Amino acid sequence: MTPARHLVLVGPMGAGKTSIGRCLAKLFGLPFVDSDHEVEQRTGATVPTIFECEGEAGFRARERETLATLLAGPAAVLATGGGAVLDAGTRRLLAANGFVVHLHADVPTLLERLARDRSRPLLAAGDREATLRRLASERDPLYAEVADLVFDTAHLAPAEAARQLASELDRCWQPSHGRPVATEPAA
Ligand SMILES: Nc1ncnc2c1ncn2[C@@H]1O[C@H](COP(=O)(O)OP(=O)(O)OP(=O)(O)O)[C@@H](O)[C@H]1O
Ligand SMILES: O=C(O)C1=C[C@@H](O)[C@@H](O)[C@H](O)C1
Ligand SMILES: [Mg+2]
Repeated sequence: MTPARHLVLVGPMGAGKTSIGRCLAKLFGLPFVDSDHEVEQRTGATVPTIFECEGEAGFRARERETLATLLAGPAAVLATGGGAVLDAGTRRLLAANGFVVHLHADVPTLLERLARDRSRPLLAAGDREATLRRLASERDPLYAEVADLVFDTAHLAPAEAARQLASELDRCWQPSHGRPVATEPAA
């Protein structure tokens, strides 16, 4: 059993960090926090607008500060942004303060899930498949560096993925507040 304050989800865009994370938080009776959403709240601007005004570097700085604050806060299921692991300091913080799950899905699955998405600036221009493949080759080693567990989300709807992941987590992770809710999601 690994006690860790936060349950942290890392992985590529479309892996399901936000959708599965929300279900998982209900199963574990923990608050759900989404890093992209928190950055938007703190900035008062959407992720695409931050990229447009401050570039990716500006977004990464905001993401780094936001994650550091969230990781110092109350225990939660924490969905990170797909590129959060790019920062070495963030990787150290994630590994030190959370049980980290790498949510994985193959590129064709990610492409299909994100086909209608217009909110991810890195996919706004160019060949989406090539971009997702390049990001995977750059980032997969970083996800592997921080991950305590890898979970494949392809072929599973978010609620089912959350149920199966929760039952795997029961064998290897203990929330610091105990596990008050069984494997059925709250209504
Ligand atoms: N397991 C799944 N099965 C089917 N569709 C899914 C699954 N997980 C996520 N999706 C769909 O894929 C899209 C992206 O999912 P989500 O926002 O959870 O990804 P994410 O990992 O949080 O991505 P990002 O890094 O960009 O925040 C959503 O439309 C969601 O409904
Ligand atoms: O993979 C990425 O770099 C990103 C993923 C999203 O979660 C957002 O953080 C943003 O669109 C960048
Ligand atoms: Mg997300």
